[in-house]
Amino acid sequence: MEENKFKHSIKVPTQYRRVAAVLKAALERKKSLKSLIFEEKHARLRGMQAILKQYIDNRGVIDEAITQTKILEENPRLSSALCKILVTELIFGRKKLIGESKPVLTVSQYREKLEANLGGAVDTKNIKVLKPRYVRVNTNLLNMADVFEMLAMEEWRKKNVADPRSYNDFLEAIRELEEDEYMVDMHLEDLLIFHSKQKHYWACHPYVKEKKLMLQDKGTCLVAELLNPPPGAFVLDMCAAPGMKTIHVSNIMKNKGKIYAVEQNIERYNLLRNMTNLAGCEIVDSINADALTIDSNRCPNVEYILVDPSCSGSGMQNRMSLDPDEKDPARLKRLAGLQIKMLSHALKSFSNVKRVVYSTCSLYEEENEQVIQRCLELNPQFKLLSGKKALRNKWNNVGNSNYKNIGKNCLYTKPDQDHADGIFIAILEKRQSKGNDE
Ligand SMILES: C[S@@+](CC[C@H](N)C(=O)[O-])C[C@H]1O[C@@H](n2cnc3c(N)ncnc32)[C@H](O)[C@@H]1O
Repeated sequence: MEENKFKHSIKVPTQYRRVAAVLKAALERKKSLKSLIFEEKHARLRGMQAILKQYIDNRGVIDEAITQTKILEENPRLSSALCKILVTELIFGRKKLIGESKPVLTVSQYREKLEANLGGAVDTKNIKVLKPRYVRVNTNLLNMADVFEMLAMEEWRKKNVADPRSYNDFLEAIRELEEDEYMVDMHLEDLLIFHSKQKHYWACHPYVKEKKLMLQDKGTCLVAELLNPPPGAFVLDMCAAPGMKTIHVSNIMKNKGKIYAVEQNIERYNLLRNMTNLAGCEIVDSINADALTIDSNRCPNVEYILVDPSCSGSGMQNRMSLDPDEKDPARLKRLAGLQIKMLSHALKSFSNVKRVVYSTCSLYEEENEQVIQRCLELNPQFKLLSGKKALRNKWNNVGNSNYKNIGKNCLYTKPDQDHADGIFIAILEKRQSKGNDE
């Protein structure tokens, strides 16, 4: 009795208690995980986010291991949310628990059973391969030779993936990347790939702060690459802030020509101006306006257009959501309506336009294939180009084949397969006909 009392009096560390409370509230659907974390004033917020993210990424196997080991059944006083957090930290996080409180001791006692249960899962595809750290070189400020020299000085080992190789071989090489190695991407010669454990290192790197290197995921880099405007071209970026793709487009154009970069939101517009200035873009004309009001009077000679509108963000891997597949149909309908308006405006309003690239960071067909289908119905003077062909057929994920002549021509990066955020890309080109010539 005395001993029990003593053990109970040791408090569970605040961090575990707070993070378990957040998870409990989110699971009970009191609020979204994101807003709960936002409200949290606890100093160790970063650690809290890390545990929650690990739980979200491995939720299926963690919940299953807790059920299989009967830890909750055999310890009815242990709260389910706290158990989930402690198991996550013990198996996926720091691999040790702080203190000697009763819940900590209980979960620690089950370590072997949990590991045995999760052991099988570790070797299967149940546990997500962590996304690597993609680092893109801003060639406005730095050339590739200087980057390779800097990396050699920092003692990074370059892993050479001999060409030609299949895309699947390349993905395999990413999975096998060592912590001190890096690779050059097979589709983008200015994109470097590092082990996922190097995220913090690169987030703090002075070259990243100086915008010489951009922390930019693979899928979003493909967008500018597929628009591919030549130096000297006139480009319109309709939804530009914070400016990651604007900067990439200026790199592709070798900082020659013109990019009209439009952003509606004033704070984001200021961010866009700041980012593009720091990134050495000399050809960007930033415009604070609703892109739907922009025409060829304000932006003459536009030949290439990038349409990257606001979307649900369902493809983003760092989203803090317990239910990434949960759809909000009303929100999707509203977003899709705006996306169709935006893309249709791009297709209709600029007489010199040759190519338009539409992209979202969503995996929902409502914002992707369906938007393209509707816009092509409304604008038959445009056709879709095959994104896969543009990548020399070295690609796997395309759109849904139920959308005839549309799905197969669109590209997806899928988080579990391409080791990148989920991105959708469609390339539209104006048909060559006398009636379309200006
Ligand atoms: C997905 S973000 C763009 C990301 C950006 N292309 C990049 O790569 O950094 C969409 C942006 O479009 C802006 N936006 C939404 N509707 C707009 C409109 N009607 N006109 C101009 N900008 C708009 C949003 O404020 C947001 O900053």
